[in-house]
Amino acid sequence: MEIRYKPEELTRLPRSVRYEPGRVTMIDQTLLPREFREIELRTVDEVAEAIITMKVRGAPAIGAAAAFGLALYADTSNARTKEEFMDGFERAYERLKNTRPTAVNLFWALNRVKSLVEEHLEDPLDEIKRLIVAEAQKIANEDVEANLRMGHYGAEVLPEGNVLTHCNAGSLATVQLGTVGAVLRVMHRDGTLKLLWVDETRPVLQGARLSAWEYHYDGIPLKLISDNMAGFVMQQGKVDAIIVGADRIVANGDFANKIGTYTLAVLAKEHGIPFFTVAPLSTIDMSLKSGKEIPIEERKPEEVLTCGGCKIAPDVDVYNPAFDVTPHKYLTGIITDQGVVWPPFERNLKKLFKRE
Ligand SMILES: CSC[C@@H](O)[C@@H](O)C(=O)COP(=O)(O)O
Repeated sequence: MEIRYKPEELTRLPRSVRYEPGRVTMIDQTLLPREFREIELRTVDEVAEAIITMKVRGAPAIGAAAAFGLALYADTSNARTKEEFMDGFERAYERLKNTRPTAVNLFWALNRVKSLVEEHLEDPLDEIKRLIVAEAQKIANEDVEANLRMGHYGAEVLPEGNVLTHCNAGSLATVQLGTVGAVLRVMHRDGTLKLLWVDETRPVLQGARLSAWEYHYDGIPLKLISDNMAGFVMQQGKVDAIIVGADRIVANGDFANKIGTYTLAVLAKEHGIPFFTVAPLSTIDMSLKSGKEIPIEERKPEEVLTCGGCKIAPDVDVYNPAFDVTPHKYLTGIITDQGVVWPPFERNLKKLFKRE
């Protein structure tokens, strides 16, 4: 596969999260589409709160933000001994780890930095601090490179025509470009994306607020629909392929993604529409055998009881799972930064990780 476009040829958006000494800068995604504002965070607690409240969200963006949280700790800690520094590091790691449970990129990024620290415990403290910051920057840079590769791999296998997506797996959900976002952007540049159908994605409206905003911003032709319209649009023959992101793909190919993904996958099968997920290897958790083992985050009732800040229901009991699990039998293929994985997923994912 040949990389034909640079990131700046595919999007006008800046990186959604970045790090300079002593501060994490991120686009506050809770304010979109009303306002585009970048906020600066200066403590680990602020970064953890930003992840919990979804100022930053999307699996790879959460991973990068958490790694930057550790970089922030390294740059701002005034521990006088290595022991004191490591105690604080452990607290920062735990605080960031206990923010959101489903997207495995969070744990992957935190553990990547932690393992590096553990390998260098004999080094001088300043060197350990330097390594933490450098590793966090590397995680973010690699995310953009991975997205660029996925974009080109995906554009090779998606049919020309109309594509439907759910939630936001775009630039905002990653460091830049997106997973799904990169595929759509490359297709758009190639002229093979005719129309993008965007599901609004209740209850938090990542489709309407974020995907519609960022793809429109980059000039991609789209139509927004409410979630309950997707089946009818498919039945009318107006969808040629569906692509969604993933928060965790497990060893047999089952995957967790934004609530509503499973419904789309079943409908896609009924209508013979190819259904892909797009994710970097950092989203694949080979330690879990089946999707049943993935922890699913439940969020507060207010998200369902309100819409755009307005109360839309009486104070009744609510069930609010943030993700669902799609069994691999509904998947056509998994587009990764190392190529497209086809069925049988269990065997081919294993092969992919052996090759790594
Ligand atoms: C490239 S992002 C992939 C997934 O993280 C995305 O599809 C998703 O489900 C995001 O959920 P969110 O709750 O908005 O963090």
